[in-house]
Amino acid sequence: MLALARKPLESHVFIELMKLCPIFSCSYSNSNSYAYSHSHSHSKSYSKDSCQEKKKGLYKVVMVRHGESEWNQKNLFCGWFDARLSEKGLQEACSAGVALKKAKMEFDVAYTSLLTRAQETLAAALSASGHKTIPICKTWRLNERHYGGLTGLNKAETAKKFGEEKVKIWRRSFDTPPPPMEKDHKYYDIIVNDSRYCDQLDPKDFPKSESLKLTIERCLPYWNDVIVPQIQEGKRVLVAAHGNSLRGVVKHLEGISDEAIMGLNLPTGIPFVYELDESLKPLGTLKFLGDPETVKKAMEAVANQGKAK
Ligand SMILES: O=C(OP(=O)(O)O)[C@H](O)COP(=O)(O)O
Repeated sequence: MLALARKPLESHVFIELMKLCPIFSCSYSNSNSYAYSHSHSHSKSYSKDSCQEKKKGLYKVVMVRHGESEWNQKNLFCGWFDARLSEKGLQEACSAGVALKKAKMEFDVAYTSLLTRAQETLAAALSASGHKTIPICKTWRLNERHYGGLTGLNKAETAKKFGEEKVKIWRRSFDTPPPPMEKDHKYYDIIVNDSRYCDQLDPKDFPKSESLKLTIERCLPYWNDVIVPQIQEGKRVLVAAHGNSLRGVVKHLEGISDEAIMGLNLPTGIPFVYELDESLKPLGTLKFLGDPETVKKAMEAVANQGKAK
């Protein structure tokens, strides 16, 4: 299950990085670390968590949702479709790297999904932070949730057609999966026949659509069996994955209820940190390495993607 890969950064990413990073200015500051509170509504979900600043965990783990993808930009349900990063997404990934460097974060190993947008984000962030080469483990278990029959549909148009409430249930309910992806779906063949899944995923286990619950059920075994032992060994771990696979990890770590997790919308390209005690329990909620207003706006923008326009 643990697939180690030390592939060089893809050439187009290098070229884009060279073009973008020197001119990219970053508003992130080490002192601007803000905590998400899931006990409040998402519009009031920020408070500077000064208590957390004082506590020190035995371990740290850092996670980041990939930068904006071309399909995020078009507001399409993406899931297992292998959309690339948009130009803005690549900038966000660079910015994530700058934030990691400013926070003096270093890593011994990184984990990512089999999807290009997460891998490109990881590569760009490590490169922009001037990080040395580290082992990168890629797994389908960190993939985004499979969005089933919604894959490729525009979220705002879907909200117009089916109603915002229905779309909110499909996007954010804990255990209601979207309609399945049938064989005649436009993207069925390209996803099911993608060779990257051959040696990791038994065809009988290939999802047709996933709720957050199902996503957690396939993500957590990897978290518990592969990532947790590395953290407990003292390895400094970076995870680059997706909005919903990471929401699953956050839910698990913080013990967030099925209802409260509906209010968590992770922004693209802004790393967040957990300090963990010896039993891997977080000392507090997630802390973003980002300017608080930027983080707040980015989270609200994700929540609003499902509104009819
Ligand atoms: O592919 C997706 O997530 P990703 O951009 O984090 O990979 C989804 O389209 C995110 O959509 P959502 O925020 O409506 O769950």
